[in-house]
Amino acid sequence: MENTTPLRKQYLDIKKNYPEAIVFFRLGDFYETFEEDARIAARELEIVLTSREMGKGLKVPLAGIPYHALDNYLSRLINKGYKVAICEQVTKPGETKGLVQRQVTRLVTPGTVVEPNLLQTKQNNFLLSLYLTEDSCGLAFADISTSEFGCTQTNISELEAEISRLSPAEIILPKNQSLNLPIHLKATISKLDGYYFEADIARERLLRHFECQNLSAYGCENMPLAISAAGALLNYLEETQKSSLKQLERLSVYTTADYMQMDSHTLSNLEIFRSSGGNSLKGSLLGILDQTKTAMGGRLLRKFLGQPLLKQSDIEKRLSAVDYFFEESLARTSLAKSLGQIADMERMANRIRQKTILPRELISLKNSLETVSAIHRQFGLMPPPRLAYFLNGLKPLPEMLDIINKTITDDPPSTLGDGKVIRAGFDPEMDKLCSLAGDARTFLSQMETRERERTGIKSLKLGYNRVFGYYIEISNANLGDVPPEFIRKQTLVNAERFITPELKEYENLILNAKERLLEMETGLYEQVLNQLGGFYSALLANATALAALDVLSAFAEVAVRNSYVRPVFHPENRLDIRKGRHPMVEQGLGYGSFVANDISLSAEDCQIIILTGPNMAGKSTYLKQTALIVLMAQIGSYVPAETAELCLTDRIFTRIGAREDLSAGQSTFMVEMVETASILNTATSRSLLILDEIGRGTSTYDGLAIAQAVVEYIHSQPSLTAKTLFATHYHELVELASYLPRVKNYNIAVSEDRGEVVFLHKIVPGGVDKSYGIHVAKLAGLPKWVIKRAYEVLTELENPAKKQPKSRTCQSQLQLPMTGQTSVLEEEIKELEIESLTPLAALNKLYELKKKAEEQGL
Ligand SMILES: Nc1ncnc2c1ncn2[C@@H]1O[C@H](COP(=O)(O)OP(=O)(O)OP(=O)(O)O)[C@@H](O)[C@H]1O
Repeated sequence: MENTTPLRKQYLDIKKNYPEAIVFFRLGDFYETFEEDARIAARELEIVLTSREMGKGLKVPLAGIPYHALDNYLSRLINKGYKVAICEQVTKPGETKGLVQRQVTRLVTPGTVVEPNLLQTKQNNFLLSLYLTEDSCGLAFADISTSEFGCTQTNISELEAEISRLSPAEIILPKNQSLNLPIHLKATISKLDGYYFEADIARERLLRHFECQNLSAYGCENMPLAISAAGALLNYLEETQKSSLKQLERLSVYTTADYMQMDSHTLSNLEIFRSSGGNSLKGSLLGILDQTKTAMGGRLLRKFLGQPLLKQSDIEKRLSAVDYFFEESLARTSLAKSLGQIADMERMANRIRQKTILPRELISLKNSLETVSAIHRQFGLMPPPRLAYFLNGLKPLPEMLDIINKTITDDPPSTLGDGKVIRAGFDPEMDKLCSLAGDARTFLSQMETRERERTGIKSLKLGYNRVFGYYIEISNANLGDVPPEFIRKQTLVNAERFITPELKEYENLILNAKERLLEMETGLYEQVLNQLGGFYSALLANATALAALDVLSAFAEVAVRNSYVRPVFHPENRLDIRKGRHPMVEQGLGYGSFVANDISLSAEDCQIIILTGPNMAGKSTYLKQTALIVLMAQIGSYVPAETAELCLTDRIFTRIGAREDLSAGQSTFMVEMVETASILNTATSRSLLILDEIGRGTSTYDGLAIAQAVVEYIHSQPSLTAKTLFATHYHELVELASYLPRVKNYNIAVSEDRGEVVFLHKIVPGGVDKSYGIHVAKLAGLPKWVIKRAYEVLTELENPAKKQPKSRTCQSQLQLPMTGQTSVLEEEIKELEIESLTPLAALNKLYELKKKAEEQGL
C-alpha cells in the first residue's frame, strides 16, 4: 500500500464496497476500470486493455471509456447481467485540498436501470424480491421506471407461475436461499444479507418509506413473508439508486387467487408470451393481440395476459369498451392515430420526478399533452357510456402544457449550458447573460474583419482551441506587418498565433458567461422540473387511462381484422363454442384455411372429452384453441369463434407433450407425473384441464393404466368435475365412455383415398381405432424400407394369429443386403410404368438396369 498513489488508494477504498460490481471510476473525461474489472470490460466491450503506473513499479491493468458514451457501454454490460457502480467526481478540481473527491452515485443492475435505451418499451423491467419458506413464499416486485410496486404471499407451488408472468430482469434473495429457475427464464440473481428480510427490519423499512404507523391500510399486515420481501426490496433499491424512492408511492397488495391461475408450463404450452418454436413474440398470443400504439398500452397488455380476470362484471366492462370500438370504426382509427403520437408518459412522469428527463423529452411530453387534450375532446367531454369507466383519469393538463411552453424552447439541444434550453423571456437574468455571451461572440466575429483592415493582412484569421483559447493567426509571409501590441503565443510551421488584451477580455466574458449559463440554466431547468413534478399523479392517471384505451381499442382492431366475436358469460358450468379457431395456427395458415370446430363441455353431461385421432390431425390445436378462447375471453378480448358461451374458469391447466426438465434433473416421465399430480390435487370444478397424451412416457400398459385411472379420477371426484379435454393415442380409452356417463368420445376425421390419407381437421363424435402414425412417418420422409417393414410389424401386432416364426417374419429384412443396393434397383423396377413406355424406351431402360446390376457385381 505504501507504494501506491493516493488515487489508487482512493479507488481501492471505493472498490472494496462493490466487490460484485464493475466500478466505472471517473477520471476527467473518462470512466476508467482497473484490474479484473478492466479485463472484463476490455473483453465484453471490446475496448483496449492498457496499464497505468499507480505506484513505484506498480503497473495496474486499465480500460476506459469516454464519459459521453456511458449509456452505450453500460447497456452492453447490463444486458450481459453485470452490475456497474458509477463512481463520479463530486468536487471540482482545486475545490478541495488534495484529490478530487469521488463517490459511487449509482449502482446499476439489470433490475434497477432507468435509462430509456436500456429498457424495453413495451415491457416492464421488474426487480423481484423473494423470501421463501418450505411451503410458502413472499414476493415483492418493483419497476422503478414506471413506479409500480406490488407484493403478495403465496403457496410455493405458485411461485414459478408468478416469476414467469412477471419475467423479472433481476431477482433478489436472502444469502442462504437458492432458486432453481426454469431454463426459459433468464434473470440475474442477487443475494442479499438475510438481515434485510428479517420481519422487524423489513416492516420498519416499509413503515419508514410510507411514513405510516402500520401496514393495514395496504392490506399486507397479515402477510409477513410479503413484508419481508418488500422491505428487503426497498433496501436494495436504496442501496443501488442512492436517491429517494419517493416515486414508489403505492404498494399494491394482491393474492394470486384474484386472477385466473396458470402455471408457467401453461403460459409456455399455450404460447401466451412467446412462441415455443422460435421463442419469439411472433407466433404467440401476445404477437396476435399486440396492436397497441403506446409503450404503456404494450405493458398493460402483458399484464392483462398474465392476469385474466375472475369477476364477470370486470370482464364485461372491458368487453363493452371493446364492443364500442368494434362498432365505431371511425373513433377507433382516429384514436389509434392519436395514440401513435403519445410518448411514454408513465416513464416520463418518473423521469421528471427523478430529474433525469432531458429537455428534448419535455417537448415530446408537450406534444403528448396536446394529443391528450384532443383525445379528451373526442371521448371525455361526453363519454360514451361503454367507455366511461376507463376515461376517469383522462384529463387535459393545460397548466402543465403552459409551463413547458413558457419555459422550454421549441427545439432544445439534449444538453444544458448553451442557453438554448430555457426560452428567452422566462428569466431576465438569464436573458442578460445570453445576450452578453452573444454580443461577445458577435464582437469577436467582427474583430477578424476589423483587424484585417487595420493591419492590411488579408490572411489574418481568428481561431479558438481548448489550450490557448482565442487567438489571431498570421501566416509566416505576413509576420513583418504584425502590430506591436500583438503578443506571440504559439509557433506553427507556416504561421504564428497571437493574442491581444482585448481578445482576452472578450474571451473571459464568453467563458465566464458559459460557466454561469450552465449553472443558471441547470438551476432554472430544475425549477421547471419541480413545477412539472406537481403534476406527477395527474400525468400517471392520464397514462393509465390511455394504456387501457390503447389495449381495448387494439382488441377491437384485432377482432375486426380476424372476425372475432364477443364471448357471452353465463352462470352454468358449461362451455359452448361454435366454430372455434386457434388464433395463431389460423394466422400461420392464412385466414380462411383453418377448419373451425365446435366444442361443448359441461359439468352436467359432457365433462370429459376423449379425443382420438391420427397424428398430425389437429388434436393439440383443438385442445389449445379451447384454452386460448377461454383465456382471451377473461382478459376482455373478443375470441376467434362464431359464438362463444362461456362460464368463468378459475384455472387452466395444461399437460402437453413430453418435456425434459433438465434443470431439475428429472426424467421426462417423472416431469409428466409430477405435473399430473399437481393438476389432480389443485383443479376445481371450475377449472379447465387440457391433457395431451398422458402416460405416453412409459410402457404401453403402464401408460394406458395411468391414463385410464386419471380419467376415472377426474370423473368420479365430486369436488373436481373439472371440464377436461383428453387427447390420446390409446384407443382403448374410448371404452371409458361406455361406463362413465360424463365422458364423451370425439375424433378428428380423416379420409382415405386409394391408400392416401387426407386430414380433414374436423372434430366428429365417436372414437377411432387407427393412428396413421406410419403414414405420418412416410410424410416425414423415413426410408421406404422402414415404412414397409413398419406396416408388416403392425399387421402382426394387430393380428397376433398371423404372426410367423421369428426367422421367417422379416420379409423386408431378408431382402435387405449389406449395401442395400438390390432394393434400390428393385424399387426402380417396381416403379416402372411399363404401359407408358415405348418399345425403344423399354429396351433402353433394360439396358440401363443391366449395366447398373453389373456395376454392382450382382
Ligand atoms: N383445424 C385445423 N384446420 C387446419 N389445419 C389444422 C387444423 N388443426 C391442425 N391443423 C394443422 O395440422 C398441424 C398438426 O396439428 P396438431 O399438432 O394439432 O396435430 P396432433 O393431432 O396434435 O398431432 P400429434 O398427435 O402428432 O401431436 C397443425 O400444425 C396445423 O398446420
